[in-house]
This record gives sequence, structure tokens and C-alpha cells, in this order.
Amino acid sequence: MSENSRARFEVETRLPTEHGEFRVRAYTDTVTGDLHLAIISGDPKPGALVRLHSECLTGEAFGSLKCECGPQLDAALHEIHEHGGVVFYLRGHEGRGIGLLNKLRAYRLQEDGLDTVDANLALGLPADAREYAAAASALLDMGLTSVRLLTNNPAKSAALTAHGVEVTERVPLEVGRNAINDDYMRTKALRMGHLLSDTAGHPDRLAE
Ligand SMILES: Nc1nc2c(ncn2[C@@H]2O[C@H](COP(=O)(O)OP(=O)(O)OP(=O)(O)O)[C@@H](O)[C@H]2O)c(=O)[nH]1
Ligand SMILES: [Zn+2]
Repeated sequence: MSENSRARFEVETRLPTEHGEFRVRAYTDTVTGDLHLAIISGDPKPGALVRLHSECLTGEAFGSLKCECGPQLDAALHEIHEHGGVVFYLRGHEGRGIGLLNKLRAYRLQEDGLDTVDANLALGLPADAREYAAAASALLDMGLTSVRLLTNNPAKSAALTAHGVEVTERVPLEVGRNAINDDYMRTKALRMGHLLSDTAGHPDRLAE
């Protein structure tokens, strides 16, 4: 670990999954104390396919249809097992960084009509409180000075770049849209800059 590194390597072990065989490396964020997991397929080199995945207990463990996190995690593991690369699973990112309890409070406000952005703001919290310094440090520790990033969120590419990891390509990850999360997805495109091809309000399509 370099002196300024935000990620302290802890342990590496095998992780057989229903998607196939991976290795998992645990990294401690030296500032927040969060334990992040790098789920690795093959022997990734610079330019490898990488997913930065923010923890979402409701979507991943309980199959919540309010978001698309569960299908995105499954699709990312499948793709990265196929092509080699890393799913970097960010704990402490739950609820876009406001935590599980506040995410549930935000969901409660959304039942009264607020959207995903305004609910956070009504709680006196940022719309997105996530940061990516530890993820970038861990990727650099694994030799990944450049990556192809699986995401619909350009802010993630910008954050990695700012922390010294070049993003050579953004690879879309559009899965898990359903009747329940359709408005939520539209809000992400319109208010959070997410690039979603099947959203009428997609910034690239506003001129049409
Ligand atoms: N505060 C809040 N967090 C949410 C809500 N819905 C999902 N999340 C959290 O949002 C995080 C995922 O962020 P998203 O905005 O869905 O997508 P992203 O990670 O920025 O972009 P992708 O890489 O394209 O998936 C997870 O940590 C979820 O727990 C919500 O309504 N309110
Ligand atoms: Zn989710």
C-alpha cells in the first residue's frame, strides 16, 4: 500500500459462484473503515472490464423492484466472468452513500410523491454522497491503471479519472427496468445525468 493509498489490501481467497469461479480480494477504506470487495475473474490487465457496484441490500438480497441493482449485479458478474475483469463492490455506498436507514426514510417520502432526488434533499442529505477514492486506489493496487467501465452513470467515470484511473470506454448496463421502477429510472436520466437509452427524456433524445 502506498503512503497515500485509500485502500488497504486484507486478504484474497477463492469465490465459486453460480456465475462461475472468481477470486475475492478484500480492501479496507483507510478513511471510512468500510470493507470493499473486488470480485475478480481471470488475470485482469489495464483496459479490463470493471463494474463499480454500490451496495443495495433491498435490491440485491430481497429482489426489490424499486431499483435495478439486483439485475445489474447479476449481469455484471455474468459479463465479467465471461470476459475477465473486476466487480468492485462498494460497501458504505448504500442509498447513494446516505446509508440504509436514510434510504428507507427516503423511500417513505417517495410514497408521498417526492422523487429519488428530492427525497434525499428533504432529509437534509445530498442527492448522491458517494465517493470513489478507495475504489480507485484498489484498482491501481491491482495494476488497473485503465478500465472499461460498466455503468450508465458518467459521474462514476469522472470520479475514477479524477482519482488516477483512466476510463477508456463506458459500457452500458441497462437491465432490470420494470413497471414499478420506470419513473425512478426516468428521474435518474433527467435529474442525475444517467445515460439510459430507453428513457424518453434521455438528454441525447431531448432534441428529437
Ligand atoms: N437514497 C436513495 N438511494 C437509492 C434509491 N434507489 C436506489 N438507491 C441506491 O442507489 C445506489 C445505486 O445507484 P444508482 O443511482 O441506482 O446507479 P449508479 O450506481 O449511480 O449507476 P450505474 O453504474 O449505472 O448502476 C445503491 O446504493 C442503492 O441503494 C433511492 O430512491 N434513494
Ligand atoms: Zn438498488
